[in-house]
Amino acid sequence: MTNQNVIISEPRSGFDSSVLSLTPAIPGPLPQPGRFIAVPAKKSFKNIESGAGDHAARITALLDSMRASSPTRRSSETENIKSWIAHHPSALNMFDEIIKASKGKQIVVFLDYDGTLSPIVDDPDKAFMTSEMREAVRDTAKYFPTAIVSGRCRAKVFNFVKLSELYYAGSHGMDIKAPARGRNYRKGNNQAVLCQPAREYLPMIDEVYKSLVEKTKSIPGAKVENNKFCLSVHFRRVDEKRWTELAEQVKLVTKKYPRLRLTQGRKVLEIRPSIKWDKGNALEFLLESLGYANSNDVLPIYIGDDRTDEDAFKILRNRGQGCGILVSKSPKETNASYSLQEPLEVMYFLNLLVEGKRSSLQQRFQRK
Ligand SMILES: O=P(O)(O)OC[C@H]1O[C@H](O[C@H]2O[C@H](CO)[C@@H](O)[C@H](O)[C@H]2O)[C@H](O)[C@@H](O)[C@@H]1O
Repeated sequence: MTNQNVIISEPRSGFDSSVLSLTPAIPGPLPQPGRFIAVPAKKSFKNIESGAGDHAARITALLDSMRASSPTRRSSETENIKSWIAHHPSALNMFDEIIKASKGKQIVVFLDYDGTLSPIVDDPDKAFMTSEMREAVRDTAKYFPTAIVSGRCRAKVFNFVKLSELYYAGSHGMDIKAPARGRNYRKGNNQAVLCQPAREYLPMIDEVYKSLVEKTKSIPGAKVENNKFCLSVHFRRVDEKRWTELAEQVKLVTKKYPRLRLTQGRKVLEIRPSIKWDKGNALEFLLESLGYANSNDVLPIYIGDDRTDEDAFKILRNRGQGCGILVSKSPKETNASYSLQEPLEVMYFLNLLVEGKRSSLQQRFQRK
């Protein structure tokens, strides 16, 4: 992992304009700190749990909230989309502004996996990234410290990404590892694990995993994924008529474990230790490890598509620093400042970062 303090300040050259024209130009100023749409408080499962209403109403609210994480677009939404885009402009269109904001700062790149580097697919075991995307991430890590921050367990996400030069924060940031040759690598320790704040939960998580597999096996399409420090119960391939039944089974099992909490993602319910540790903490931990704890010399760029990524967007907003980019084709409540529509656009954005850096280095070299 390289961590050079090279500044991208020169105008871009050698950029492929066809890349930029893929997204319609959206006029509008760079979002300023505090220029966020006021959003109603999110309904987490916890809110739903503690709210008034009977058991059935709570399950319905939970499922509605999960559906909203993976919406289908209706034509009446077009106006909403325009207004949303005006507040969360495309990071491709705003690329020059982002680079301007990085002047004198070290860019650090944080990437979610599912829905960001790989498209959402029905079978979670087949969420492969393209080799072009892998190249883009590899190139990015040559010039900027780069971390993958995923809900998946670290080993699984590594098997998809296959790049040893990156930082990995698996299980929603509860399992962080530096690259083998990173600056945090301790001699003689092949593992180089940096942070596992929920180790004591491992036996409990295993127990709940077995129980969930047993209780959900009669529901066709249901899948329980063991992500080491957390679990995912997948609804995507379950007939919607049976979602309530599945959610009830999950609830039945987890209510015996008050030290665990439920959150929801894209057609998935996630069971996690109730410790205060999420992707936002992982982002802060990694910045600190890189020497940027309370520094103004850094521009973190975080790209993600899921509700769990909001914890990281929120940290950037609170720091008044960095650049949160939500990957979404539909308007969503978000703390991110910018948007990209799909993984392909994420790849274009990473390629632009790399191109910008290369041309800036080239110009420096030519001036010498
Ligand atoms: O933080 P992430 O890297 O985005 O991981 C979040 C969850 O992603 C995966 O599930 C999602 O993607 C699947 C494959 O495209 C899709 O089938 C599923 O419906 C999505 O929810 C992963 O399988 C989960 O374990 C992660 O927690």
